Amino acid sequence: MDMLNRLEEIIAERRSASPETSYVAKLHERGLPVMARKLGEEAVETVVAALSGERDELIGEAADILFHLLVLLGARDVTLSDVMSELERREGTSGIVEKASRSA
Ligand SMILES: N=c1c2ncn([C@@H]3O[C@H](COP(=O)(O)OP(=O)(O)OP(=O)(O)O)[C@@H](O)[C@H]3O)c2ncn1[C@@H]1O[C@H](COP(=O)(O)O)[C@@H](O)[C@H]1O
Repeated sequence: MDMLNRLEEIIAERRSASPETSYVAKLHERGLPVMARKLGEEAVETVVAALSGERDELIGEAADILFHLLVLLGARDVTLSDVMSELERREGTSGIVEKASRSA
C-alpha cells in the first residue's frame, strides 16, 4: 500500500512535467481517451498473462495495470483513498447477497 500511495503522489507531481521527459505528462497531453485505452490494453494483457503467461509476466502486467489505473483515476480527480473507502464500505458484506438484493 505504501508503494501505491507513493506512486499516486509521483503521478500527481509528474502531471505538470514536460511530456518530453515524463510518460505521465505525455499521457495527460494525449488526454483521457488515451489513458482509458491504455488501461484497457493493460487489462487485456493481464488476462492473457494470467491464462497463458509465466508468473513474472503476470506480475509485470499487474504492475502496468495498477500504474495506468492510478493515472486514469488521478485525471478524473479520484484518489486511492476514495477507492479504499469504497472497498472498506464493502468489507464484511457478502458479494452474493449484495448481488441478489440488487437484482430483486
Ligand atoms: N510505473 C510506471 C510505469 N509503468 C509502465 N510505464 C510506462 O508505460 C508504458 C507502457 O508500455 P507500452 O508498451 O504499453 O507503451 P508504449 O507503446 O511504449 O507507449 P504508448 O503506447 O503509450 O505510446 C511504457 O512506456 C512504460 O515506461 C510506466 N511509467 C512510469 N511509471 C512510474 O511513474 C513514475 C513517473 O514516470 P515519468 O512520468 O516518466 O517520470 C516513474 O518513476 C514510475 O514510478
